[in-house]
Amino acid sequence: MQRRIKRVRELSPREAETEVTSKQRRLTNKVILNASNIWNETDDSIFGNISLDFKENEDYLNVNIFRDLSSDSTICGDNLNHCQNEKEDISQSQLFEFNKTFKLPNDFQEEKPKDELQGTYKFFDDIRMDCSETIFKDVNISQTNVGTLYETRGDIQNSEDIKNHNLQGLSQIYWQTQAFEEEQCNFVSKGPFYGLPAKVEQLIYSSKGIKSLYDWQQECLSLPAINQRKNLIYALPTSGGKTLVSEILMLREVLCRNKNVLFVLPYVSIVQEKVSSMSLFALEMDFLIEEYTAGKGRCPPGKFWKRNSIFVASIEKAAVLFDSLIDSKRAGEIGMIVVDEMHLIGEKGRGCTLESFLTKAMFVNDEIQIVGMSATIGNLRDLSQFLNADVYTRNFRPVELKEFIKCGNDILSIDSNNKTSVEECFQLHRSINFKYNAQFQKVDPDHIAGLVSETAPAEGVLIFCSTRKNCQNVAILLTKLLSEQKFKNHRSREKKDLLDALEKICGVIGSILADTIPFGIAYHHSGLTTDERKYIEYAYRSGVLSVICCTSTLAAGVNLPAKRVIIRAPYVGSSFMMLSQYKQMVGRAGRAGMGGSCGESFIICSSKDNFKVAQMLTSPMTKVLSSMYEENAIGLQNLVLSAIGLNIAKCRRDLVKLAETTLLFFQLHELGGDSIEKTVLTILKTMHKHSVWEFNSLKAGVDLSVFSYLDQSLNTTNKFALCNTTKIQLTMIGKAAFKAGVDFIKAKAMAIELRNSQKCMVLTNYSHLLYLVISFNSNATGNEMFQTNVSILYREYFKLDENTGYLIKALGITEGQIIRMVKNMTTKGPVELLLNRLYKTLIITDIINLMPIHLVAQKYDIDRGMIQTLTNQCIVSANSIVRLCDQIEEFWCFLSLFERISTKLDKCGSVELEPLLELPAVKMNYG
Ligand SMILES: Nc1ncnc2c1ncn2[C@@H]1O[C@H](COP(=O)(O)OP(=O)(O)OP(=O)(O)O)[C@@H](O)[C@H]1O
Repeated sequence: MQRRIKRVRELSPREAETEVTSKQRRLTNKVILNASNIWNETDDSIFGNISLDFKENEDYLNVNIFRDLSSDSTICGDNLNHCQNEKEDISQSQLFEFNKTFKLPNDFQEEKPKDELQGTYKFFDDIRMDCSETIFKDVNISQTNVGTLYETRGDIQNSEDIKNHNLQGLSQIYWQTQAFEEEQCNFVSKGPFYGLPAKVEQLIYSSKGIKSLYDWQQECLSLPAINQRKNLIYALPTSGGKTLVSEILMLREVLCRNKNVLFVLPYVSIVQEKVSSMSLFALEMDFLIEEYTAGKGRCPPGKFWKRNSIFVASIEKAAVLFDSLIDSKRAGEIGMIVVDEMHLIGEKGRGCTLESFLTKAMFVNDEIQIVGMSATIGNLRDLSQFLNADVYTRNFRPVELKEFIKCGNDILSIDSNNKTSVEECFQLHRSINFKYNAQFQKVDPDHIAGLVSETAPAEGVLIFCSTRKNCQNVAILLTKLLSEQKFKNHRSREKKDLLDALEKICGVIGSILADTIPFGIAYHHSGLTTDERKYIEYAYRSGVLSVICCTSTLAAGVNLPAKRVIIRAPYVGSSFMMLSQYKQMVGRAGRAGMGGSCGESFIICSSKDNFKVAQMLTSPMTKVLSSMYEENAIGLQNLVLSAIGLNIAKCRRDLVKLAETTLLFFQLHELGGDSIEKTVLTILKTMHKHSVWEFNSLKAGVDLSVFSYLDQSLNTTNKFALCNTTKIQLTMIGKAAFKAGVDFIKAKAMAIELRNSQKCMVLTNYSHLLYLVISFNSNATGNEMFQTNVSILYREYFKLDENTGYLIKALGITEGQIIRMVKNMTTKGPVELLLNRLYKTLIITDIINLMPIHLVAQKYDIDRGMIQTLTNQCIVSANSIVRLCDQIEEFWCFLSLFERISTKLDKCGSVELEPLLELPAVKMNYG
């Protein structure tokens, strides 16, 4: 039976005091006992270890105990910290017990002979704890497995580079006022397959077409972190089979522990793919699988007493869902959070969302097990510290991948493993001779068609291009160069069916796809609608299409395997490619289940980029850095806002402690930041200046240092002190920002916009309301997403109906300004923002008025996919405005208006479908 220490309750003040007395005594003992191993005298082996970091003056006590991994009689394992630096902390304590096998001595006194401390065990001073070898041995991970590494959080904490950090940072605040006791943490076993019924094993094997788990998958499922329900990050190259391990863990959580699981994935397309692939398990094993993406998924979720759920969510929706659970005091319903593509935590924007969501999850419920997966992280240890997680890495790929770089006519093989010089990494493999005539050579100097025809149409080829336009151009180019007979004849009937299906479902086929599909070639990027992309993916998977020209998004966003991957140029957009992006792309080649032949990748590189590509390929893996500190720490600011709003932080000290659990905390120094205390204080000052929070008691004293900026506006008697424990709460605008899920600057700007429009609201059609919805997402000039086509806006302006004319008047746009715009062929000028927003308003008005997407796309000369994205963004914005208005009394009249807009857009303006969408089973999905 596995045991662990479990937090059971908050200590009563009295208990805390008693406990503190003994702890204070210990703390004043002035004993410095750095680390010890527990020595078993009987067979002379180390079977676990305890580290006591206990330093004079620093008042720091850190206890690490590792489970005895080699015997059945386990020592409870966990990591307890107590950090005492402020006077106020003395009133807080923790009560923890250890199991019978091993008891922590009550008194650590220097005078006592060390071997008297424990009956059968000795403590050896001055042996710096280094348990990696022991752990290796005990979990039976063969040292000869090249590339395997398992590090517990304890190892990482004690490793050299961590020692240089401020150790106090490692203390976990949620342990400090809690009592702990041992728990039988593991689940009720329901069968032989990692505790799951044999039926699950059969379903996995039959649905995935596999015969057994890989060695590493078995090893990973038996790690101490899994057995003890500790957090775990596991990293393997792409295509290593990571998803299956997480699926087994999720099924176990739902079926054996009767808890819900939150499965976080980076793209809506992947969420939908996962929901559909796991539905079979949900049906057979009687649990629920629910999609949480932009418009889908109820927050908080409905309660199903008999069945548990796996919530499969995009990053943004997972954050909203978890906030709603905290808000309704139901965070305990989640037993496990699984995060795929963990490295995205370093991405701008949604990286912050992921980081604050995980921070809050750890903060409010330390019982939740967090499992992170990734292929590409250069600094896993930072993430391990952040998540308090063990780390498992393994250099495993079921199918060999041969990587090449193409420079001119030469193809060099790449082998960057353990190579020190560029010469060693690149070896000439072959020179190509595709028999191009002069014309071919001119239009295709990089020999893309030659590389494609070596593989396709028999096997799949993915061509990664740096821009969307380039995807289309390459697809067209290939139709001009590839052999018509060979490519057109391959599965020609199915290709015709595909064209018919695209026309029926999407209303129209784009002229490029109409030309390329007969060759088995398609392009794939966000300019296509979701339906178009789905059809193309399906046709490629089933071999009807053999070439897809795509942007880098496809590498992470869609699970499409290929025999050969061609990287058209080492750029993503206009930026030079990073190693992690390169690995994601080439990782699509040679996936398991593709007949076992190896995969190949070619990166095409011009002579000007040769050196940079070589540097990129031999550089260390890209580091993941917190983006919470960017743009004046807006990410951390939003975390502070939501923590006060959710009532999980009531005072400045709580906020500092919360901030100390972020990834940012461990990287603040590297990111050039101030101390976390100062950063939080600066944020609080700014927020107070904007009236985002207030004291929830007027008894607060005076502290000139904290709010000295008030000097001019208020006399000193009106100043408040923000002591560590002064209670604070959100003001009305603070609550509005928090509920709307935006930063307070945006919430304030929106409130001004709504206030102004309230005076002259045009309600004769939807256009004014839609204009406000567009404003919600607008940047300073209103040209986010796409540029306004000046000629089209000019044309449409003179066709506007009377009702929309009222909006133009209300906005104050004059005919003279429109004429000036078309004369200068730009919207730039004093009314730039209004014109750009107006353009989008006209587009979305057509959508709400039921004009088919492809006609709107034609009318405004914009990709269909863009219009779909704009519509989805408007649904999210309309919902946010509803929540914002709900908090501000003066906006009462807007509530039902924006609710209506959101519903109409959500149903794509299709009023006839409304009664159908009200059916309970259908409604459930719309939340
Ligand atoms: N034990 C196994 N035996 C055979 N095939 C397997 C096994 N486990 C997983 N696979 C298959 O390997 C392929 C890749 O697996 P998966 O998508 O889980 O990899 P991954 O490590 O998550 O890759 P990525 O990082 O690219 O998402 C899938 O088709 C999956 O069904």
